[in-house]
Amino acid sequence: MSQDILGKIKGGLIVSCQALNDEPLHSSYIMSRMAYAAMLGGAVGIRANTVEDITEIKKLVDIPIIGIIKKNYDDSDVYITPTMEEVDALVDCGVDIIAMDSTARLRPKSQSLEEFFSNVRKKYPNQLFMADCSNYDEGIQAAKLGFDIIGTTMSGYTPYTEGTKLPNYELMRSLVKDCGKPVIAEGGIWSPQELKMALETGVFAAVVGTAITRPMDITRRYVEAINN
Ligand SMILES: CC(=O)N[C@H](C=O)[C@@H](O)[C@H](O)[C@H](O)COP(=O)(O)O
Repeated sequence: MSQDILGKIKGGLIVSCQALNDEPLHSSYIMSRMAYAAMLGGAVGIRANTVEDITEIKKLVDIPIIGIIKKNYDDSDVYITPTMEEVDALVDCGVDIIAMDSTARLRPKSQSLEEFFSNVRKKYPNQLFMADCSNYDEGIQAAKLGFDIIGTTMSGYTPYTEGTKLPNYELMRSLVKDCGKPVIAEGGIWSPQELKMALETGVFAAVVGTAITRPMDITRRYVEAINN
């Protein structure tokens, strides 16, 4: 089963379809149509946020879904699937892969990733989990903890990686070489050429989000090109 899911996404493009409540396209209906368009365009998987969006997306697409729940807690900077509550909700709605922040930062209630993930794995031994990491050490650590997939998602988004040039090909390359798990490239891939370069590092698959599904940011890039 897990191997089937991995087989379906191998070597392909996963499209992230997300719009938070402060974004213009915030709507489960719109995200489901985005996902449908991505599937028709040839995406092998979808990455999506919230049970509501995932439920709508599942009505229209039959390719693997990487599910997350972004939630802010007062006592932690971790916001991608931070606690068991979000993991439970994602398992209940049925996603192929659950992704979660796997940085060195403490989760809510001062929980370490190690402590948290050992509980998660005990509770859900057969679920595929993806580790959203920001640097090499976190990727290696997540692989040791038993994550099934290692992602470069958080590179540039932790205080200690801020300013990193994206896409972070070097991180992709080094994790592919050393972590022993399938690596998913994610973060800052804007062009088809960059996607190709990411896959050439040896990663298992790659996620593109903003460049495909956030028209406000896409428009801004065009406008900046003529205003500078
Ligand atoms: C750092 C963080 O919270 N990243 C989020 C993770 O789910 C999304 O906002 C990104 O859109 C996604 O990772 C895809 O990356 P990009 O949009 O750069 O192609």
